[in-house]
Amino acid sequence: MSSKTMIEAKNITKHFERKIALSSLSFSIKQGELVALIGPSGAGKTTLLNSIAGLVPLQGGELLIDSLPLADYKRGKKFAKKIGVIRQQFDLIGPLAVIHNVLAGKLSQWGLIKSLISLLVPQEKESALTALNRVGLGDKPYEITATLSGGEQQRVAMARLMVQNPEIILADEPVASLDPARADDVLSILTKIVSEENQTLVASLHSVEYARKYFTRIISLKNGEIFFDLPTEKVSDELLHELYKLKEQGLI
Ligand SMILES: Nc1ncnc2c1ncn2[C@@H]1O[C@H](COP(=O)(O)OP(=O)(O)OP(=O)(O)O)[C@@H](O)[C@H]1O
Repeated sequence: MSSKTMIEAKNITKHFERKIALSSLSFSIKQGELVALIGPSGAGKTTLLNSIAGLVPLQGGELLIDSLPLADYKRGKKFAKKIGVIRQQFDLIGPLAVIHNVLAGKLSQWGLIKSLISLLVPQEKESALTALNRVGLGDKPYEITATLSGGEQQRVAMARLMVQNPEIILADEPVASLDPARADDVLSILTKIVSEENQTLVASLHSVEYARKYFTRIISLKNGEIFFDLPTEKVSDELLHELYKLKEQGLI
């Protein structure tokens, strides 16, 4: 693993009106790390991922992406090469053929004209076909995306991410809507590709089991604070029990 720091959070704080979603969090993540974000519902996982993606403004602290303040990145080409996002809802366009959704990974690099031409005659098809092969969908480039199963659609989203080829991948509950076999499959492909490309992955997960199986480090959040931040092998059942204990959340 390289020693390059890809994400550095220094005392980041986010409030929604009076509700504290992130309370002075600090951590740093190096290139090549596979980080699972876990914690009870409402702990701040999505808010943290959205903050790193530059989608929600912070009230305090600083976020450095590859040593540059997040605010220094303009939306567009340079940012798309740095950070890619994959979501539970896939964000795919259902009526389009699979190949067009995969090539959407290029949109921020292509100008408007090339993007429009590509809808008629797919441009740089090879990169899309290679990506589809890698996720096991090499035989489906021209199928209509909406007709694919949930697991297959999540693979299309992964192929799109491969075509975009960002250095950092943020995944918000990437397998929440899939059955266990499909979820296992998708996480295994995602973490394999990320490792092969020496990318950095931060994924929020509800399943501790998947966090332990596929990730090298686990950061747990509780009430907007870091509850523990440990290499996966150091995460004990006792800590997990404490993390998800309902009493401390005031729920029972
Ligand atoms: N747009 C918003 N407006 C107001 N409050 C919000 C908003 N987004 C999040 N919050 C609050 O911030 C806190 C953190 O929410 P967040 O969605 O980040 O948690 P989470 O850990 O991702 O939860 P889950 O596992 O249920 O998705 C919660 O109390 C939530 O109600």
